[in-house]
Amino acid sequence: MLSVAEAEKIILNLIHPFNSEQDSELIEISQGLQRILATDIYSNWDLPHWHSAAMDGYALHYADLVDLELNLEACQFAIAPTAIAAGHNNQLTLGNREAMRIFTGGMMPLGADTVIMQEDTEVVMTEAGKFLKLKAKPTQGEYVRRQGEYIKAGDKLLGAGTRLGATEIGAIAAIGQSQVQVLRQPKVAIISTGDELVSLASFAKTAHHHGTLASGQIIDSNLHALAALVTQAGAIAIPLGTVADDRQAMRELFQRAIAEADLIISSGGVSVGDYDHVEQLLESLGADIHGRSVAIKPGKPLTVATISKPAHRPIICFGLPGNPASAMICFWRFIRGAIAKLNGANPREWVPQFIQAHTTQDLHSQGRRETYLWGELTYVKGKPLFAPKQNYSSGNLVSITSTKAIAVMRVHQTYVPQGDQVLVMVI
Ligand SMILES: Nc1nc2c(c(=O)[nH]1)N[C@H]1C(S)=C(S)[C@@H](COP(=O)(O)OP(=O)(O)OC[C@H]3O[C@@H](n4cnc5c(N)ncnc54)[C@H](O)[C@@H]3O)O[C@H]1N2
Ligand code: MOO
Ligand SMILES: [Mg+2]
Repeated sequence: MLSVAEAEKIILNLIHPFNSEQDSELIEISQGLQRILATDIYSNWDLPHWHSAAMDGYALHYADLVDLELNLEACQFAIAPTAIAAGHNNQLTLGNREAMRIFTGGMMPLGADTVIMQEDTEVVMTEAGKFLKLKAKPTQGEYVRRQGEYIKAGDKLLGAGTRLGATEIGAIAAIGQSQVQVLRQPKVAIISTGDELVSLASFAKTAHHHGTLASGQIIDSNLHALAALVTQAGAIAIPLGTVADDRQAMRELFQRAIAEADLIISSGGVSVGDYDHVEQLLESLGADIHGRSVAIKPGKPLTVATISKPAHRPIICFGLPGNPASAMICFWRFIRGAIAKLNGANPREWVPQFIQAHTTQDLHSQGRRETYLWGELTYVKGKPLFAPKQNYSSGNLVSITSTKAIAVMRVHQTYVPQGDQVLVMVI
């Protein structure tokens, strides 16, 4: 049996990430959310494009103040006749001892280097005309966003491997790019195995007869949960459906998966029962088996295999246990990172995110396998608190709903008292 750390290492070593030559596509940035950049992106121009005001106020030349020895009483600036609003009156020039009305985002006039916000000024009327008095001393360069302060033309804006979120998409738009070269999304086939399973689609068709299942049957829920997890991981889910514990039928569905997908996730049929055929089936399809079980609870019978395919990187197969919580824990612990690596994401996405949190209740484990206990994460005065759920049965697909965090108890760690810190995997 592999340790969790060994399994993670083996899995990540099996993954050969997509590359920009073979596996990328050009898309509109409006379609770019969660996609991964195939190439570095360089800025087409300086940002800000030009010196601009960061406040509504007056643009002035700091040296004029210095000439007056920064004596605010003595400082009276003539007010230039033109005001500068964002997008208007660009490239004006400031006269000597002049202040020019300017609004946030307006282009600084030539000769000005400082903006004083209007709250710190007073317009005084004298016989000689209107003047501006300063009520506070500005510092040189204050409230000016300098040209190129954010990025200079030709500098790298974002690196290959970056996953695009709202902020990245905004920055790409700001440099005038409407399209981006991203890596394609991995195609992930999902198969559910089990004689007891009824697909939700076929149940929905017949439900009007009785509205119940036949004795011994359950709905294939893993197909739907796994498809959602795959989609959430940024991949394309191909839910191939439900198949009985029948070698020939399973073989046909796995062959379809091999033809269509980069990665295959099956659930069920990986333990030691008479109807657990997945491992044997994979072997009969020429797969190399890299792991048959992992010291993780729940999730122990996780099977990891690869199948080679001509002119294609090997297909990675995960045979997940059928128990719904086991399947989900295995997904979060191993598969999400594997998909991220395959997709070309940054290495920090290849492994789950862990934090330390104080547990609100005692935690127990048998200590034989690394044990994953699901719960909720809250913050009290900035301190993370882990609140465990009550029932950790690996079949309990109800108690695992709304899970955002999973406490991890190491092998041999059998007890964490309430209030102590525990490692928590954040999902
Ligand atoms: N003698 C032993 N028995 C078992 C062992 C063991 O070490 N020795 N391991 C147990 C552990 S741990 C797990 S986990 C399960 C894994 O079983 P399988 O992967 O073979 O899965 P199945 O037997 O097909 O199903 C288990 C359970 O999950 C339900 N299931 C299956 N598929 C779905 C689905 N798509 N949607 C919802 N529920 C599903 C199925 O009905 C079973 O109740 O083996 C233990 N046994
Ligand atoms: O590994 Mo099983 O998932 O303990 O129930
Ligand atoms: Mg079984």
